[in-house]
Amino acid sequence: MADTVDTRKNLDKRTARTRYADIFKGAIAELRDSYTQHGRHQEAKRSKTSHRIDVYARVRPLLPHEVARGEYTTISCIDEQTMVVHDCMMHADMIHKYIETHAHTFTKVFNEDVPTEAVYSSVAKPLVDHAIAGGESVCMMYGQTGSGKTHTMLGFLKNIAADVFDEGGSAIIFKAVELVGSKCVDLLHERTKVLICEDDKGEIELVHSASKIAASADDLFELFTEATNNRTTEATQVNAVSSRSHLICFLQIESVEGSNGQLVLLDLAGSERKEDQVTTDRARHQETIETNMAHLALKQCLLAMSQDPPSHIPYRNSALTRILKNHLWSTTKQSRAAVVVTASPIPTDTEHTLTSLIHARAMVEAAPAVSKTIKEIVEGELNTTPLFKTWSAAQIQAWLPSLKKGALAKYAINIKPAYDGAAVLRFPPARFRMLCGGNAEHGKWFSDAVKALVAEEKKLDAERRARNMAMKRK
Ligand SMILES: Nc1ncnc2c1ncn2[C@@H]1O[C@H](COP(=O)(O)OP(=O)(O)OP(=O)(O)O)[C@@H](O)[C@H]1O
Repeated sequence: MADTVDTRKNLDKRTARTRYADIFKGAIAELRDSYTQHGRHQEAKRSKTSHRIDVYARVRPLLPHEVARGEYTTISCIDEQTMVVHDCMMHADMIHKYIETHAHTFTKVFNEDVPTEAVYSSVAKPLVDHAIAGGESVCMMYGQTGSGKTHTMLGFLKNIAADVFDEGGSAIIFKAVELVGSKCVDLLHERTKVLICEDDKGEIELVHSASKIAASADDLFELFTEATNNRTTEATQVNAVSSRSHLICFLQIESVEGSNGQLVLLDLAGSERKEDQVTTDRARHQETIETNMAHLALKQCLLAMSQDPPSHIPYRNSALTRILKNHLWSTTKQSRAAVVVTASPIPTDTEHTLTSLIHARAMVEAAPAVSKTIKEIVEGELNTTPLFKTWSAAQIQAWLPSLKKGALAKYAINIKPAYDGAAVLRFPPARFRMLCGGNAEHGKWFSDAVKALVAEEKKLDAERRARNMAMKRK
């Protein structure tokens, strides 16, 4: 029998999150507002960041195709160190909804507005300086497929090149290999098979891999592009061009003073679930298993390294950790490392985002604590009407004719695409007059109407909060 009561339909989590997008978005906006008002998530515990490896988290912006299919942002960075994920859920009755908010602490978090240059300055610049001074540095990108690992790494590379050549580097000796399971190939030399060998002193050598010299930022960028173009990719349901391999780039920095430190950039394969793969053949499943085993081995080694004093590092457990041995656990040079976990903000990816964040923290904390809070959604109490500050220019154009019996309709044409709600709120009276063709009276009507609307929004918000508080007390 057809199900006629739509609200009781059994929906999977992801469909429910999209179907009730407005309700969840409204509730997330309220949660964010309350964090801003209270400074931070009440339950979130600030990590002591005493580990030897820094772990950073970056959330990427929504992509145009995600906006088009009704996705929204379910991640908030509520202070410098805390990233919260809003898991939008339905109760078993398939009517009532709630949000479980998970708070994770990192060395530093970056929201979707933070440009790559700023992320680079916090995360990679200290590693680059360490390598320029002759040390060993490793920067690792970890996260779900399509969450922005390669994007971030590419941005880092552009900045690294500029810094190295500005700060006395005379050349970068560049090498790039790809690792799928235990199979290693050279990405700059026709995918020649590379052997990972260990000498009697325990030093790892990549036999049959060769380097190329970059004498300028452009050279380095070209070499990196060549390497990424030769990388194994495949389409997954979450990323049209998904990296199915680990990409390891070695940048040996030759300084004029003669020191030669090294920076290793590691773009880890996306650790997507089996169901994300378009191809479901056994070879691909085997690759996924091997990818996950390499992630596990890396986690075990980094965790061992983070102990004070460091415990035995089981680097022989995977090809990946063997390759990293000289760099992360160098016996001759000082090592520094950072992990960047990238997160996709969309509700469809919530489960995987939560897994990535916890795994990234588990690289340096034996048992990472996650604080969770639950917000029950009372639909009548939610404000699902967008606030003026979030309006687009088109929404303002559509609103003008409703003011002063249509007297302001003719000025809609003066609202340029950049004049969205946030911009209009900052306009001085003279700007409103200009928008109304120099008519001072109409300019004042327009400005007063904006003020009245915002005042009404604030009043409604205060009333709603008071009602919510009263309900909670009951
Ligand atoms: N911070 C960002 N700002 C703008 N766009 C971004 C950002 N991060 C990622 N993107 C875009 O998101 C898409 C997926 O990013 P990217 O390919 O870097 O993901 P990935 O994690 O490397 O995926 P995979 O593991 O499948 O290779 C790309 O189109 C990229 O340009």
